[in-house]
This record gives sequence, C-alpha cells and structure tokens, in this order.
Amino acid sequence: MSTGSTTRRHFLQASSAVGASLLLTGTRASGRVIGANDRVRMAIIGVNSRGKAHIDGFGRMKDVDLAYIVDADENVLAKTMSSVDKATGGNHNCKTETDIRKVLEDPSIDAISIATPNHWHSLMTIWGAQHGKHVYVEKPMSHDIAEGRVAVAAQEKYGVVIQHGTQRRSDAGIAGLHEALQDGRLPKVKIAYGYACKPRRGIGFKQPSTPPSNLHWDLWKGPAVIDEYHANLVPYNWHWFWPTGNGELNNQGTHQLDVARWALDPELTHPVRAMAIGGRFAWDDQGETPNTMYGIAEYPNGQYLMFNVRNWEHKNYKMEVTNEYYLEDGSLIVGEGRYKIRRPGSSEFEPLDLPRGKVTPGGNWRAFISAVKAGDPSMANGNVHDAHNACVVGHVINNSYRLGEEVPFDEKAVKFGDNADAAEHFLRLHEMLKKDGGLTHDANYTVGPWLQFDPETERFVGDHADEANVLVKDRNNTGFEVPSVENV
Ligand SMILES: NC(=O)C1=CN([C@@H]2O[C@H](COP(=O)(O)OP(=O)(O)OC[C@H]3O[C@@H](n4cnc5c(N)ncnc54)[C@H](OP(=O)(O)O)[C@@H]3O)[C@@H](O)[C@H]2O)C=CC1
Ligand SMILES: O=C1CO[C@H](CO)[C@@H](O)[C@@H]1O
Repeated sequence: MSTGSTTRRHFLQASSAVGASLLLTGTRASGRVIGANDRVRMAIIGVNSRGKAHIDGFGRMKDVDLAYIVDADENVLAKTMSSVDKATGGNHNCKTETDIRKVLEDPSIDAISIATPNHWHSLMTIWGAQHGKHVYVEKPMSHDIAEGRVAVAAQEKYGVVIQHGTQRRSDAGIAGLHEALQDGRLPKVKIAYGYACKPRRGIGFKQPSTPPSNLHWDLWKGPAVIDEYHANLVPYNWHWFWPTGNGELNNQGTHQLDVARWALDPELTHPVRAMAIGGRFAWDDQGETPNTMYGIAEYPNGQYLMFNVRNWEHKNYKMEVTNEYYLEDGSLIVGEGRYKIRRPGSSEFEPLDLPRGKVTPGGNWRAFISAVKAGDPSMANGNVHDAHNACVVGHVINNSYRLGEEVPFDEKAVKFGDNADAAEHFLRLHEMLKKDGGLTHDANYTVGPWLQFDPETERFVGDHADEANVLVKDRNNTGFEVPSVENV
C-alpha cells in the first residue's frame, strides 16, 4: 500500500482500481449520487468542544442540512441543541442521537463529521465509508498505525470523500511554498521541523469512580480498552492517556507534523527510522504522555522530520506552534502561509514572496462539501493519504517514546552519531530545560530506542521490532473491533 501523495493524479495512482473507478464516475458506494444543486445531509458526531466549530462551519452553509447531532453524553446533547438554532440561523431541524450506528443506518445521510476523542476516529471513519457516507474526521485520523491503514483501505474500497481536520491543508500560502520546494524553484528541504509548544497545566489525580448517569460510558469507550472510568478522562484530558489520546505530538502536533511531511518529496509515505527523547516534567499528575519531547524521523531519501513538544511553562517560556524549513543549501524558511528566508551567509531574514498554491478553495468546511458534491475524494484538502502519512510519523515517534528507558537528565543521555543537525537541535532543547526549566541530574529523561520502520508493510523491523509491533494495533472492545484491511 503506497499512499504518499496529494494531487489528483497521485491520488488516482495511490487508490486501488476499484476506488479509482468509483472516483472517476463520481458514484458513491451506496445511497444517492449528490448533484451540484442538492443539499448535503450531515451528522455531526461529538459536540462538547471542537464539534461546535463543525456545527458552525457546516451549519451556516445554505446547501447543507444538519440532520443529526450525536454525542455520548445526554447533557452535552441537550446543551448543544439549545445553541444549534442560534449558530445556524434556525435553519435546521436536527435530531439527536447517542449511538452513531443508528445514524449510519439512515440512508438519507450523505456525510458524517467526527469530533470525538481520538480512539474513535478511525472506526467511525471506517463505518462511515462502509455505509457509503463521506467523512470529515478530526485530527489525528488514527489512534494507531494499523487502524489508519484500514481507513485508507476503506476509502479505496468505497470511494467516499475523506477529509482530515488539518485546516492548514486549505491554506494556499502553505501549498505555494511546498510546491516551490518540490518543483525546484527553491532548494530541497533537508529538515522539515515542527513545533507544538503551547502552555498547558498538569491534570492532578482523579480516583476511579462510577460514570455519571448522563454519560453512555460504553459508547464513549467504544473501541478503547480502559480499565476504569475516572473524571480525568471525560472530557478533553483523555488526550494525555495512551488508550484514548496520543499526547501533544498527535494532538496539536498533528497539524505541524502534517505540514512538515507535506513539504518533503511528494512520493514519500512513512519514515524508515525514528526515535524520541523527553519526559513529563514538573507536573505531579496521572497523565501518561510527555509534556516535553524531541522527536526525529528519517525518510528513505534521507530527508528528516524533527519535532519539539514543550507544554510545561517554565521561565522564559516561548510559545511556538509553527514549522521551520531547513534547506539543502543552508537556507532557513520560517512562517506559516507567509514566509521569510535567511539565506546562507546572512544573519537577516528577508521576505519570501511566492505564488499561492493549489488547494480546493473556500476553506476547510467548503472544500469538503465541494468534494462531496463533485464525488471527487482527491478534492479533499487533506485527503485520506495525507491524513494517514501525517498520523503515522507521529505514532512511530510516540512508539519510540513509549518503549523508552529512564536515564538521568544529561546532554549525553542520547547520542546522534555523526548527525550534527540532530545533536544541535536536541542540545538547544536540553540547554533550555537546564537553564530555564532548572532541571538537574535528579530529573530523568525518557529515552526511546531508534525504531526501524518498513513503509510498505507499516510494521517495525530490526531491533525492538517485537515490542514496537505490539503498539501498531490497539486492543479493541467486543462489538467495536476495527476490521482488517482484507475484511473492510
Ligand atoms: N482541527 C482542530 O483545530 C481541532 C481539532 N480537535 C480535535 O477534535 C476532537 C475532539 O476534541 P475536543 O472537542 O477538544 O474533545 P472533548 O473531549 O471536549 O469532546 C469530545 C466529544 O466527543 C463526544 N463523544 C465521545 N464518544 C462519543 C461517541 N461514541 N459518539 C458521539 N460522541 C462521542 C464526547 O462526549 P462527552 O460529551 O460524553 O464527553 C465529547 O462531547 C479531538 O480529536 C481533537 O484532536 C480539537 C480542537 C481543535
Ligand atoms: O487541535 C487542537 C488545537 O488546539 C487545541 C487546544 O490546544 C487542541 O486541544 C486541539 O486538539
């Protein structure tokens, strides 16, 4: 399965024969073909927070009907319904539902839009495709590597539009830079760098307890195997527990991972090796995922993706949610949509003016509806291949961290051999943690092993492969099993 590209031509190459023929005729796997003048009937799934933006984005469109609002919490549903009329100008006659499976059985529904916790994203996407529904799915599209691969297979088999909630894919300024990096107008990228460094707080400790009666706990858990309910899971803080979230790297970081990977050579899918070092410093809490991380991934052509997570607000804390591009000639490009370049030998940045690139116009919500109406999955700004590739590099780096060992806080905690770039970028973070964070040898880094990854089979190979391959696929609860690629 090769899923490295974004253009229509590449999308067709990457899709199976079945998917491609569906795509060319604009025919859906089941249900009606949507005409250009038809209204798209949608269900919004998971509405506590981000789902409200979905209601707002799609609900304001004259050619969209919000038919269902779905949430696992009766209180959240009731509260949301009272504001839907306001948000949509009173134009919608939504039903409410707690179980997505009932919505999927409704043949009048054209598309679903998913803003649930991460552990549900792939299964809902797969179920949606199997029922012939187009899918807008929040980032990260997958909670583990294997289920993302099945979501790709489902798209190929059923031919539906799948668009990832990575809004930067709708930014023609970013697309313009990446086109120039890939068509030779600029030197090639040596290192695509991402930062997800925004201040957060520890979450304390919450004891196991009985789920509140308004919450359908079995539906909230869905595929995720979770020992016991505790109030730190619902809502939002599930991000910081491995069975439900993916830490900051594949939370906020999915946006920057996706931008970084998008800048690399277009035929690339996944890295061939990766490692991570970091920790959950300063907070005494029950969260499992790191609040500080340096991650590095190498692609088969020698291009690198590097990443920093910093959530712990120490002295001189600098918020950075952005990307940087280190080019082969020594230039550095910074910005997001509008750019500056520092050329080799210069210490000054100068503006970098480039033509805007190709995206489906109108922003993320409109692009999805345009793709649905055209019956053309390649029009999605952030299609299923882009989604899978962005998520997998994050999963591979996270898996290294999860297999890591605790080592005293020291600049020698990790060795990068002759990779001077990696050593320099890690040391930059290390010095900041020492000087501004006040960390000493009493603290520990978690140092993950270098993991080797086969982009074709999407499995780990070589040293540590046995432990790492256990993390490729989450266990699932009965009735909520992610199907295999063969049985999707
Ligand atoms: N693209 C972007 O810029 C952003 C994307 N996101 C993404 O959106 C997703 C949601 O994040 P956020 O809103 O902050 O998280 P919350 O935990 O606040 O909300 C998740 C919602 O999903 C509901 N839910 C859980 N299980 C189900 C189910 N089986 N069926 C229906 N609803 C369900 C939850 O129910 P309950 O009410 O019981 O908790 C809750 O209402 C995340 O994956 C996140 O990564 C978030 C912010 C911005
Ligand atoms: O994508 C996202 C953007 O920022 C939010 C708030 O920090 C994240 O939680 C979210 O998941």
